[in-house]
Amino acid sequence: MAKTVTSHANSSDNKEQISWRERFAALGNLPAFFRLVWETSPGLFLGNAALRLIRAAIPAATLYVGKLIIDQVVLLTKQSGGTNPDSDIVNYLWWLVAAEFGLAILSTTIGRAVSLMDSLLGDLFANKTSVRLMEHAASLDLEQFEDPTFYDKLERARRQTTGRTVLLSGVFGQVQELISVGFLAAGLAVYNPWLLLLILVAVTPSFIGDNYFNQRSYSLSRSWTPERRELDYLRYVGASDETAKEVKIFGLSDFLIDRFRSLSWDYFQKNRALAISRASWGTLLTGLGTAGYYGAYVWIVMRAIHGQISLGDLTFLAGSFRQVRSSLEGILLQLSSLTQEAVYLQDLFDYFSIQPLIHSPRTARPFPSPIREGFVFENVGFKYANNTERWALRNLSFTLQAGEKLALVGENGAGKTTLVKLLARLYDPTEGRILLDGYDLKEYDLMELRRNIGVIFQDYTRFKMSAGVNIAVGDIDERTNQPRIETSAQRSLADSVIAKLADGYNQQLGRSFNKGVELSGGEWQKVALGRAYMRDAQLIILDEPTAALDARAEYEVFQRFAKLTEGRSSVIISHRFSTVRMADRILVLENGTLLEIGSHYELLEKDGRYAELFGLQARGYQ
Ligand SMILES: Nc1ncnc2c1ncn2[C@@H]1O[C@H](COP(=O)(O)OP(=O)(O)OP(=O)(O)O)[C@@H](O)[C@H]1O
Repeated sequence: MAKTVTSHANSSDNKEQISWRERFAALGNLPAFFRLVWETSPGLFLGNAALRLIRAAIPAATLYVGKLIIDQVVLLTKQSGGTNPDSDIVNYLWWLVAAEFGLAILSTTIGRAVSLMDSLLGDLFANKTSVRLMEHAASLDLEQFEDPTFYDKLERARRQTTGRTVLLSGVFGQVQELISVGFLAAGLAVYNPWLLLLILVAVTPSFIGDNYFNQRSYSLSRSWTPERRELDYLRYVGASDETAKEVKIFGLSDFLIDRFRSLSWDYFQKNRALAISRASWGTLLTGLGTAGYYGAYVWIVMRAIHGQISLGDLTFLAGSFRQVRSSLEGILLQLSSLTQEAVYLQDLFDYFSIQPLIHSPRTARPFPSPIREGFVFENVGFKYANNTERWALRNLSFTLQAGEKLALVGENGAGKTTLVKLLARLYDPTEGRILLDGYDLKEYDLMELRRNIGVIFQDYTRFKMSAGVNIAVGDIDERTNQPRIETSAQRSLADSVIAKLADGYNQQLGRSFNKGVELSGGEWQKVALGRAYMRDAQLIILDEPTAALDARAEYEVFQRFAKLTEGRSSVIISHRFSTVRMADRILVLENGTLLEIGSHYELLEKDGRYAELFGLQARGYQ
């Protein structure tokens, strides 16, 4: 359900042909893009623009000084046959040569400065956009992360963070070139305006050709986004510490490599066909342009031969003509890649325009402290957006009383984790509502709600960071509060795990980084459990927190958990009935619906599903 607020964002999804109109419309993204660049560094932005402006005037100035030099030399040779030169003219001549030298130095110096600024600005821009990308990702819903089209967008947006400065230098360069051409064209027009027209005609074919191929290459690259993501994924699965174990045991490397090879070969073939046809057409169309240029050159030379223009004029005209042509070609080419870049830019802005659907109300209700009545599920139903055929939960009505310890029981896929995600507002119910102390959960501030609920999921994240940080993520603002981290570790039994680590709480965990140490499954779980104790949550939820713990550790964890959560609400999901029976009440889920609810003894007495499952497990231990 990753909806976007802008309709164009949806309409451009999965579309392979981008029309001309859309490409020019995409140029409308440039102001927003420049705002981003400006915010990155106003100083570099302005400096870059100013230097490029100066540089724009240099080509015409250089050519004109060149013309003056040649005319002076011709004058000198005519006057005296080169023997007794007029010293004023000679002085003037040397001044001109010095001026041309100065212009050449200025041009290369400014050129270097501009590329330096481009690259600095580029790096800063890439960093800034990456940060914005992460910030935006943090604001989005879990559900949006489960949508493949969202991932395609995210992937395309990620690609925009680097290399977008091509666009920056492109537009700056474009303006610089345009001004250069303006000066040179003015010079040409003084002699013959038709020359300008001839140039335009000569560069048009290659411009049209390039545009056509740019569009095709964007379409190809866009339509291959899911495959490119798959390629990235295969590369990761094929070579990562997390998968290496299974890849080896199951002998998966050939399977993965074959899949990678065939997919990447298909992509290469498609790209190659396009590249070859682009190169062939490009050669032909540029040839036409070159023919036009030499046609005009012949005309200029003829006029010089007939004495209609001076030798200086000849060099100025020929030089200007050559430069205007190549600059115009450059401008038109840039225009085509500029519209191209602007279309890519659309992906970045499309991603930024995705809005979360779960957010806090404008005026939020203060979060109850302490919770007085508890959470009430009123006929709650929930469907995952990517599986709308099936209700993951349906017709769910029950109360989680303040201070109550509730256990959730049910077979795999019964909906236990889903229920917990609804409690933490990672999703909103599809139907029905959840009340907290009489008011809909949606009326409370989202951050406050999450701050008051601590959840440790069964698929908790093993952060490849220090042991201390792995506990502190439970309340990251307290990451420097070492006593709190250590108390949490004691409560979750992680302290004995950490005591064995060479660097203690500073020990890097996971093998991806230097000196990283890997923990066993149960050890990781103890560390992750510590997160639950970091925050002062009013409701603590443990989703199969002890599955990897040995029997003694599990018993101990629950003894402590019961004591530490006294007076607070808790929800425990477990398949172990020795754990479950400690809860005040047990809720049995089946296919997303509530089958039974009651205390251990009530449910045994009822002799329903709970009693059956309990009996099954108890017999297993006899
Ligand atoms: N992100 C998701 N997208 C689509 N369907 C999902 C998603 N997560 C879970 N489901 C489906 O919802 C149903 C309930 O899943 P849930 O994870 O709540 O089960 P559970 O009772 O916690 O199972 P387990 O004991 O295996 O952890 C399952 O059929 C599952 O396939």
